Amino acid sequence: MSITITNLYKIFDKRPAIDRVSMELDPGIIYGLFGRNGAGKTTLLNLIANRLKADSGMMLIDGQPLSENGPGLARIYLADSSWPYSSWGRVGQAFHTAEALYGGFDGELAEQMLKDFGLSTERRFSSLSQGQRQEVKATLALCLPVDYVLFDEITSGVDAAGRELIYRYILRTYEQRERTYLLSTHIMNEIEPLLARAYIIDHGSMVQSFDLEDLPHLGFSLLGKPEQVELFIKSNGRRVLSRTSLGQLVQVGVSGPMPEELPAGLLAQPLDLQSYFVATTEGEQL
Ligand SMILES: Nc1ncnc2c1ncn2[C@@H]1O[C@H](COP(=O)(O)OP(=O)(O)OP(=O)(O)O)[C@@H](O)[C@H]1O
Repeated sequence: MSITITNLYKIFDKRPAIDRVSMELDPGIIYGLFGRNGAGKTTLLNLIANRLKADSGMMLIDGQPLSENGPGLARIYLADSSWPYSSWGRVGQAFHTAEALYGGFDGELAEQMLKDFGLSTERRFSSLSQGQRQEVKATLALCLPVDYVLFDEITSGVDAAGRELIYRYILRTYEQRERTYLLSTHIMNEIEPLLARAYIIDHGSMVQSFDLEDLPHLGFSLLGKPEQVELFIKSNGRRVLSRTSLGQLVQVGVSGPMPEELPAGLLAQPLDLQSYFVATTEGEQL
């Protein structure tokens, strides 16, 4: 059970929003999808969920073409800024519609989640705040029996306690059934502990994909006097990912694994996902 994407291409106004992207979504993996504003994340998620049509490229689900494949598409659910149900209807009515469309809606879990969010099925969607709407969308998505759950900025506008609940329920539903999650968010540090693998998209191209457990081997942060830092980088053949001046010192994101020993005066620290992302997508050379 996997989704295989090959050379996916989508143009808006003569500019590629998705530029020959290839990626694999394997079963039972929680993926993060990251990129700067306008990088192409929403477009990519909409292509996978068949809400947009690609100009070229191939998407297969279990070896079968994905577009116009009703049973295949019914296994994918994208929760994003849209609400495909009645805005005037009650939350419970949306759940019934989703049950009719996808089957197997976990009503018990939905009740529990709504209770934790301080909401109920009786609330009209239109009466909810922006954050509450996102909480309802996350609830609906996590309670469906689909094999692929795609989240596009689902925690946008949700308060810290609500975001914690969403992360907790992603993990809980994952423990109950190891399906595939593709989570796109700008709040990288919060989502990092959930992820097994990250995809980074930049200007429509998939520029990096790595397992989170490999992050410590990809880069680290080095602090010291500029000449000492430069000497280390040159003599070790490292690449500079980013550079920040801190008065007389410089903090440099450096490629490759963190050395076990460093010359006196240099301080190395691991990069977390967000720091690595910023270093590799905003980097300037020394
Ligand atoms: N309907 C559209 N018409 C024209 N251009 C579009 C359309 N949708 C997206 N784009 C363009 O495609 C590119 C990718 O947009 P997309 O919304 O996928 O980015 P994103 O990574 O989701 O950004 P953000 O993090 O800001 O939500 C951008 O340059 C955007 O301006």
